Order: sequence, then structure tokens, then C-alpha cells
Amino acid sequence: MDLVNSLNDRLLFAVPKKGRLHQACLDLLQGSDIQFHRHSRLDIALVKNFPLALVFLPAADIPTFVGEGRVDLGITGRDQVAEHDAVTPPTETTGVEEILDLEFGRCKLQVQVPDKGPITRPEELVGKNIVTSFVNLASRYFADLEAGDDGAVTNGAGAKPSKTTIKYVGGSVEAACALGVADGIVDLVESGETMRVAGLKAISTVVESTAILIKSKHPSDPKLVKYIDLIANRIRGVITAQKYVLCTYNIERTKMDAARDITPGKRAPTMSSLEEEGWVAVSVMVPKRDIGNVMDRLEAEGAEDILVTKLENSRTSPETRGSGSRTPPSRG
Ligand SMILES: Nc1ncnc2c1ncn2[C@@H]1O[C@H](COP(=O)(O)OP(=O)(O)OP(=O)(O)O)[C@@H](O)[C@H]1O
Ligand SMILES: O=P(O)(O)OC[C@H]1O[C@H](OP(=O)(O)OP(=O)(O)O)[C@H](O)[C@@H]1O
Repeated sequence: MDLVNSLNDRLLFAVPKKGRLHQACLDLLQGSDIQFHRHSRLDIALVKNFPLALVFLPAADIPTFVGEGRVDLGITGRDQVAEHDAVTPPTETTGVEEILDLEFGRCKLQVQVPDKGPITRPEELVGKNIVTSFVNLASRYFADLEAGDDGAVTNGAGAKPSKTTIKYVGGSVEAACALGVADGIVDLVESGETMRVAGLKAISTVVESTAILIKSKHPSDPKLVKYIDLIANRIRGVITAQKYVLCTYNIERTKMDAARDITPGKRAPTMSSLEEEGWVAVSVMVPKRDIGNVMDRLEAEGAEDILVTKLENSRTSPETRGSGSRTPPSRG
């Protein structure tokens, strides 16, 4: 059977084919047990354990395919969705819906100018040359500055500011100022290393971005919609697992109130009695970023045998429940 015909009766799920988000997406699919084999050079892969096909596309094109309902699900950067929406505003039936923040691919789309140059505010770039891969967002950003009266540079006394020129380049945007093609650029910044090495500084942020799971407003096949929720749920489980670790420790029952304040858990810590009179074993989820501090505090309260285990996957209650507050322990 040819590949295109075998796409009938399958949801289509778009995944970045290269670039910064590609590997993290493959890891997420693996963690979610979405099994597929991709033949080399083919941008479509059938999933073995779901009525699903993966389509490998440039991150920038994914909002278009999902927004038009050609593809049901996708992963791309929030910046790419914003860039698409800036030129094709969503309607009731077109455009994408964000299902989940995937919390990787964190970066900022920023206005940058030469570090040692005279420009310090984005308003000073009005009427000048800007180079970017995000022409729609940059055009809207500078059109807003041109329209506003918040200090934009004008053409003579009180005259309307001249139009800012926005030029597209597909990569190495940071070279544009040094090459004399631009007075400023609009480009992504993560660590800031590229900007620093290119002798640039950020003077404003246009969009903050992370990778997101998006879905079409019009699923291609209503009887497959249940799989959208199922896949989103699986991916949510992996993302949650990446944010938490499982912490277990032993502590005297009389000290449990203090320990519960330190480790309230997502719902509540699970406690079980130890053979040793007056002692309990506790098992609780702790945000990964807090674990060092939590271990120090538990030890200071008298906890012993504190162990931390990485989570591979999870299905848990919503974030808000129990976290940070004292709640009664579950029976465990
Ligand atoms: N330095 C970065 N740090 C984190 N995320 C980034 C970074 N650069 C890009 N991204 C995210 O990854 C998305 C894809 O960017 P990337 O440049 O990897 O795409 P690409 O498809 O390889 O495009 P191109 O061929 O134009 O470079 C961006 O839209 C952004 O959301
Ligand atoms: O702040 P940093 O961590 O240095 O990351 C920022 C750089 O990453 C992206 O480019 P990428 O490396 O994807 O290559 P490109 O220039 O070809 O788009 C972006 O366009 C910046 O150049």
C-alpha cells in the first residue's frame, strides 16, 4: 500500500523536522510510547500503536498546516504561532489552539542593536533598516511604534515618522548589523551567547517563547478526536515527570508535621509505618528545581535515608491541588 493512502483514517501530527526543537520532540514521543519507524529521507512516519501518522515539517510551517486543519496536532514554538497569526489572524474555524506548554525551547524574540552604537531604545530604529526571519512580528512591532506617540523619531518637526524597512533573511540574522545591511535586528535569544559574540545588545522583547503542543480547530476526522486527548494526556504525563522527582525518607512520626510543610506533595505525601516503633516512611513528589533545598531542610528536621528518584512518566492530578499547602496525609 502506498504511504499517502495509508494516511486515511489516521490523525496527522506535525513535528519539527530539524533545528532546535527536533530532538526534544523525538524524546517526548518516545517518552509517550508513540512508536514509529521513519525511513530515511521520508517526512512521513506511520505510528504503530495508534491511528496516527507523524509528519516532519519545518517548525515555521507547522502553524499553517495545523491552522488550516490539514494536520490535526503539532509541536512548534509559540514564536512561530505568533508569527503566523500576525499575518493570518485566527478566526472561529481557522488558526491553532494551544493545548500544552511543553516548557522546552525557551527563548525570546528580541530587538537587538550594536552594543557600542548610539541606539538604546527601539523607537530610535523607526524609519531605519531591520533584518529578521520574523518579518510579520517585526513589521507589526514597528508599525505599532510608528503609530504611537511614545517618543518615536520623526521626520522633521512633528512630521509622521518614516516607515521602517523590514528585510527577511533565513538565518545568521546576527551578522546583518556588522555587514552594514541593518541598523538593528529582531532575532531569537536563548543564552545570549550569539548576541554577545556578534557585538549586539537587546533593547526590547517582542515575544517570549517555549515549545507548545497545538491542535487544529477543525479535526480532520471526528471519530479520531478522542486520540487527540489521549496523546495530549500522555505528553502531559512526560512533561510533568520531567518537572518532578520522587523523594523518599524515614522520619519520626512526631516530626511529620514539619516534614509535611517541607514536602506537601502534589496532593499529599504517602506515609507508611516502619517496623521500628514511632517511625514512618514517606514518599512524595517534589519539584526538581527545589530538591536540593528540600533535602537540606528535611535533614535538619531529622529525616533519615533521604533518597531521590528520577521519574520516567506520570499521571497525576492538576498542578494546583495540595502543592505548597498543608494537607492531611493519604493512607499509603
Ligand atoms: N537558541 C534557541 N534556543 C531555544 N529555542 C530556540 C532557539 N532558536 C530557536 N528556538 C526555537 O526553535 C524554533 C525553531 O528554530 P530553528 O532555528 O531551530 O528552526 P529551523 O527549522 O532549523 O529553522 P532555520 O532553518 O530557519 O534555522 C524557533 O521558532 C524557536 O521556537
Ligand atoms: O542566545 P543563543 O543561545 O546564542 O541562541 C540564539 C541563536 O539561536 C538561533 O539560531 P540558530 O543557532 O538556530 O541558527 P540560525 O542562525 O541559522 O537560525 C537564533 O537565531 C540565534 O542566532
